[in-house]
Amino acid sequence: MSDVFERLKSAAQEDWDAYVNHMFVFRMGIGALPQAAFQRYLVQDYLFLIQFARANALAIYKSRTLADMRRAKAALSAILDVELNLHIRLSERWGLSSGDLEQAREEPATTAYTRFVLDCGASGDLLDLHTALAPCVIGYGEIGARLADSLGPAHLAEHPYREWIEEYAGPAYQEVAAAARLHLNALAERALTERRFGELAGLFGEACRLEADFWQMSLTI
Ligand SMILES: Cc1ncc(C[n+]2csc(CCO)c2C)c(N)n1
Repeated sequence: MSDVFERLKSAAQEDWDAYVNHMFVFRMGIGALPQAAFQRYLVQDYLFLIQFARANALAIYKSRTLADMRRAKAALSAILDVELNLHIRLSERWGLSSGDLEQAREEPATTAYTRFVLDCGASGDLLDLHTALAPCVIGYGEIGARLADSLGPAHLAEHPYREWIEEYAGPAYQEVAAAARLHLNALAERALTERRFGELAGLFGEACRLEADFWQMSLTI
């Protein structure tokens, strides 16, 4: 069976490229992203991740097998116990507590993206939901690995966004992204028909556009 993630990416190639090669990513990579833009991004990303935790809780509810439930539970724990901590750790340096982050107001781009994903899960099945989640989970793996490779260890050591890049380029997160890809393939083997592929590619492309809007929001607020 072909890799459904590669097929989705090819079907939405322009949207994918605009997401992973966004100006925000480029500027972060060369260390030229203003700190204010990164702070705005991180505050909104904290709110984003809270909603993504809910999307994974919804995936538990939508699961028909224990294996699917356990995967969603692991993703939920990764967000609540690991990823949010990166945001808290970085924000504390700027004098923001986790309470301040939670109280921040959601920007429309954050609301648009998270509610889109939640609605894919609410109105569809587990394959719809994981297709909508795939650009986020797998895309950050690709972005992190590419930035780390282009910098190399010497440049990374001094980089202003080192922790962010290392989090997503590191083996633990690369493993999460690879597992998400395998899981999407397994779900597709069970539930994908050729007729349905076009619909899923539409969800995937929309998620990529909402990711690009999220970067753009952080650059332009
Ligand atoms: C806008 C935005 N898109 C993607 C991610 C990456 N991401 C979302 S949930 C999650 C945990 C997966 O287990 C990861 C890595 C992000 N943080 N913010």
